[in-house]
Amino acid sequence: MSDEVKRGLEDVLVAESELSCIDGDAGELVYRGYSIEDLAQKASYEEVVYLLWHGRLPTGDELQSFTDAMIEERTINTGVYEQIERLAAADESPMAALRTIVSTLSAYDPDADAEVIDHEANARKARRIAAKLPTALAALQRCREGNDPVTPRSDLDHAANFLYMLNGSEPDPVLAETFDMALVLHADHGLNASTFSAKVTASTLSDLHCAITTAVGTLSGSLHGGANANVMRMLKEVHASDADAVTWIEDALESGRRVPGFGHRVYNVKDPRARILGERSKELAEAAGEMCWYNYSITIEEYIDDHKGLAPNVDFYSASTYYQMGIPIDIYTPIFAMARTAGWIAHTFEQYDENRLIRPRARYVGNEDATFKSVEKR
Ligand SMILES: CC(=O)SCCNC(=O)CCNC(=O)[C@H](O)C(C)(C)COP(=O)(O)OP(=O)(O)OC[C@H]1O[C@@H](n2cnc3c(N)ncnc32)[C@H](O)[C@@H]1OP(=O)(O)O
Ligand SMILES: O=C([O-])CC(=O)C(=O)O
Repeated sequence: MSDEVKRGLEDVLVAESELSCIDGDAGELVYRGYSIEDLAQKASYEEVVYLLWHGRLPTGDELQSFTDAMIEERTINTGVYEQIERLAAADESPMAALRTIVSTLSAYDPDADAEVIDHEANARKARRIAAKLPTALAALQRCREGNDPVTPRSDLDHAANFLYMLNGSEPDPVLAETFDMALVLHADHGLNASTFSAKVTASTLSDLHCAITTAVGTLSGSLHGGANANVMRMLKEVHASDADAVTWIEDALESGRRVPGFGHRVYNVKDPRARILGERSKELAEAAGEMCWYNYSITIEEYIDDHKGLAPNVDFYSASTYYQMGIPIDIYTPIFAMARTAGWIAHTFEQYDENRLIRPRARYVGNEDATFKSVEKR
């Protein structure tokens, strides 16, 4: 038994997975062998979800019936709406609300009492969670803004339907396609912290809703998915300050600030997802004739590369992309969760298929010879 403490579990192998492969030195990401560049450009989110859950890309017929089955599950129960209204009224943050919403979905899931490892029931639960989360998130955001929820449409794909439910109007095709691509890019990423937490939860043989609730909580932190909203808040700080972007980032680094959207546990070079989103952010800026958000981002990227040798991760350019699409900053991380649900579910299924309780050890460094005194004598 090794007594070496691996803080942060860096480079520790704890599982085998067929889902996604990251080459951190080359800056490459593949899902089940397909490059992220190909999938981002050519595959819909629904195709990628099918790929992750079923092990291969669907045929046309398979895609149609999978999509139809997901569409059928888009509506959410009145009880879930009432919970959403309560959460919005309590001014709960969207990520905390989403965590509660996943739990609440369990209360209304017809398969809630199925055996934990019942493949058929889990496939149905998976479709329900993935299909209902966008409806719930859009409803939450509309409630937070004092608007009525919008009923999902069955003639729009997953991405376009979310934007429709969020804004109450059919999205521009370029924005719908951009959003679909962003969902594809966020669908899976090896054993990142939230996926690992889902596997830990599943390894105790608790159910799919438990695993996804755990994962939402883990994604919310500022070192993980929470960074995308912080990137946009930072860009807005730069915009509001009197300093130019170089002076601003110089001061921020000097004051010891950790810059959101930079650095990664696995990538030693630019995250390939940041490359793709950066290009899209630029295209949106050019189309709108407003380059400031993209220009701040580029300036900060160059400065941090020169002075810290750190490259942007996925959260850096999703921020300006979403902002230019008019998406409220508070729901950037919930959108990440909505997309990553595909990967969390796929990894939970892999965990169930090869389950062993995940239980590492901590080296005890506390007091070893304490003498107990009764409370009156302390
Ligand atoms: C979807 C995702 O989860 S992607 C990651 C999203 N998170 C962020 O963008 C938050 C900012 N980034 C970070 O905090 C980190 O880079 C992490 C958490 C992503 C990776 O952390 P780790 O692999 O544990 O690296 P660690 O935190 O030890 O950093 C190594 C060194 O780089 C520095 N560093 C890393 N990232 C940053 C950053 N964003 N800004 C400034 N310095 C940084 C650290 O200060 C540290 O320097 P030191 O050794 O002199 O103290
Ligand atoms: O892999 C990680 O550690 C974080 C990340 O980029 C992701 O979850 O997409």
